[in-house]
Amino acid sequence: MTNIGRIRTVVLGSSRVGKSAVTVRYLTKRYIGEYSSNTDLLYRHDVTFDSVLTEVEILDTCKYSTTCLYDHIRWADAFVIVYSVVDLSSFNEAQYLLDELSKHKLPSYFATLLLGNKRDLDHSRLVAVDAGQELSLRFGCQFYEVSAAENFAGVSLAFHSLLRETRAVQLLRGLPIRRKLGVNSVSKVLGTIFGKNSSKRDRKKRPSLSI
Ligand SMILES: Nc1nc2c(ncn2[C@@H]2O[C@H](COP(=O)(O)OP(=O)(O)OP(=O)(O)O)[C@@H](O)[C@H]2O)c(=O)[nH]1
Repeated sequence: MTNIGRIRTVVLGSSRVGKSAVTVRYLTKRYIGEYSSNTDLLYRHDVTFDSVLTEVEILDTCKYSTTCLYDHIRWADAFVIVYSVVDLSSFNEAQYLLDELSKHKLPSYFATLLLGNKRDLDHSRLVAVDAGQELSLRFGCQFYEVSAAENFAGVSLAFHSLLRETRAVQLLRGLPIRRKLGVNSVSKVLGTIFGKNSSKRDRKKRPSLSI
């Protein structure tokens, strides 16, 4: 089995949306109703998916500021933005966070997952599924609605999907960057292929090349 390294993930969102609940659900398969933590918590665990072993670090944040967000952007490979489907202001906060993150996507790229939590409270829902989908389309991120309280499968699927995208990005980064060829470079390449000083007669024999 190949160990390809580490994926660092930051979980962000408004207060009480279930950031700890989804993180712990993913890591332990368990739902723990109440968490009393006033600090950010860093979890480490190894994940094997698609036969690849990866060390995953997940930072469960309890609060954030713009300064912290910049630190997170420097540190992270991936972000999970959580909102609660029964809390409209948390959805607006998610939108704000996605907007802030999008300003920093270049030159660094990080995968992002928008996670609508507490879908078990459908009777009190204030954020439609469509609204979440539209937001994710606008920012080009992944989107899932889950219930940390009700089941493990949805949360697990969402995290794995994010980790897969992150790993794909890391693999692509490892490849040599393809340089874009300008017109001059193209003619140089053609010159190298066909020889600069060949005669007109030779040139007639050359196969045509379309780019
Ligand atoms: N019904 C329901 N309640 C949930 C769900 N996930 C979390 N909760 C509850 O929501 C409350 C907040 O959950 P936390 O996981 O502590 O939320 P948090 O975003 O980490 O909170 P802070 O760190 O204080 O910002 C707790 O009472 C949880 O039991 C869910 O999927 N459904």
